Parts: sequence; C-alpha cells; structure tokens
Amino acid sequence: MSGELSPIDKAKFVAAKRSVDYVEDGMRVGLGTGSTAAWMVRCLGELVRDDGLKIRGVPSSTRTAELARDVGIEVISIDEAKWLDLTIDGADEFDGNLNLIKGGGGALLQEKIVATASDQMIVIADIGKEVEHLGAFPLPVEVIPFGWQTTRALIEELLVSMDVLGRDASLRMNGRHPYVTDEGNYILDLHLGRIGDPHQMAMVLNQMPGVVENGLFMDICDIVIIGHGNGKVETRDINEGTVEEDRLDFVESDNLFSDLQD
Ligand SMILES: O=C(CO)[C@H](O)[C@H](O)COP(=O)(O)O
Repeated sequence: MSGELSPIDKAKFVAAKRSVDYVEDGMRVGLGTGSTAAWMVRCLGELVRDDGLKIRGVPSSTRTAELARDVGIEVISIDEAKWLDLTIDGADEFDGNLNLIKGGGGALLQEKIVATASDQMIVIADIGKEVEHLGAFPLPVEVIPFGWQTTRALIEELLVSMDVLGRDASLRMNGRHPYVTDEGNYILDLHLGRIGDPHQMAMVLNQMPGVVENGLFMDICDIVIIGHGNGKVETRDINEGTVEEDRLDFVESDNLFSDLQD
C-alpha cells in the first residue's frame, strides 16, 4: 500500500495496534475478520516474527486464515483450540453497553462461535462505529439457501410486531449472484433503522427455521478499543467504563503496510 492512509484507516490501525498489548505468550487467540481485524492480524504477525511471541490463532474466516498464515501466525481450528483466551475482532456498530452489530464482512457465524468460546472478547473500532441505538447499520442474518425467500418473508412478517423503524430485508449480493458465506449460506441484511430491544430481536430471529445466526452480539464483548484519526485511543471496559485514553504514534512501517488486503 502506498500513500497516506485515510483518517478512518489510521483510526482502525491505532485501535488494532493497542489491542495486541493484551496478547500474551501461549495464548490461543480468536482472530476476527474485516479491515480492522486485518490490521490486528498484521500487528500480531509482527510480534510473532520480530519479538518471538508464541501464540496460536483461530481465524474466523478463510480470509483471515490466509492472512494469518501469510504473516507467520500458527493457525489452528477452533476444535483443536477447544477454548480461547481472547478474541479480537472488529464491529459495524457498538453501543454504550458494548453490544454489537457484526457481519458486514459476512463472517458473523464463525465470529460469534469464536467470540463465545473465548474468556474475553475485545472489539477494535474507529470512533464512527459508536451509536446510541443499534440498527442504523443493516443487521446481517445468515440463512440457509433452501427456502431463503420464504425465510425472508417470515422475517419481514415478524418485524411487524417488533420495535423497529424499517422492515426491509435484502439478499446480500456478490455481483450478480447471492453472496455465499464460508458455511455455504446466504445473508439477509435487515434495514431496521433502530432496534428498540436488541436482546429480544437476537432471540426471536434465531428461533426462526432457516435462520442460522444473526449479527447481534449481545453481552459478549468485554472491551472496546476505539481509535481516532489523530492517533487517540480510548479503551472502554464493560465493568469500568472508559479506563484509558492516550495517543499512539502513527508510524507507517513497510512490513505492515506493504501488501495489506481488504
Ligand atoms: O463483522 C465483521 C465481518 O463479518 C467486521 O468485523 C465488521 O464488518 C467491521 O469491519 P471493518 O473492520 O472492515 O470495518
């Protein structure tokens, strides 16, 4: 990658850079998916290569697995790991209770399995992801391809009785074809505007036949590390509120920025 990074990319980078301070020798680490998580994987790779950090990574997508291997992180499956010490991942939205919408990158199913099987989940995000109420970002719902139109109709009917502003569910596309997840499923993006009761929404969606998982991550995240374009980093802990604010120097290292994907 050449040239100056945008303020959003700098914000993502500094959040990612700070998050790897939580990683210790011997840990089994869940590796999220998306552009912010990709920065984190690269920062971890640097620690593995240059500082001899010994970790095993459990990727939450084939994309992340490929990147982790490329940067020198030992990759194991979640079943090999059995349980994880820490998962670090991005998010599309987070609220004041550190509840999240995830799945903008289409990896919500593996991401939720990996985060749920971890002692701790840290989310890394730029400040633009903070919201008062979840729902402005379309809520991704992973559905099986069989009968997806029927599932969509049932979801839209269900939404009539829910506290939301919008009710449209669109099939995520990849060019002219439906987007297909790592598990071979489709994604419906629910344009809700505002979700009045995200706990209830997460529960009722998952009770519907055809729905595999939804992108609401309720009571899973412990810490959000928020990056700003000027290098400021805030750390919000679910138990302690904002615990730390400082600034990271932004240094474009050739190793980290040369061939970044996403
Ligand atoms: O949930 C995700 C992928 O399924 C991502 O974490 C989320 O979409 C944020 O992505 P980015 O860091 O690129 O903004």
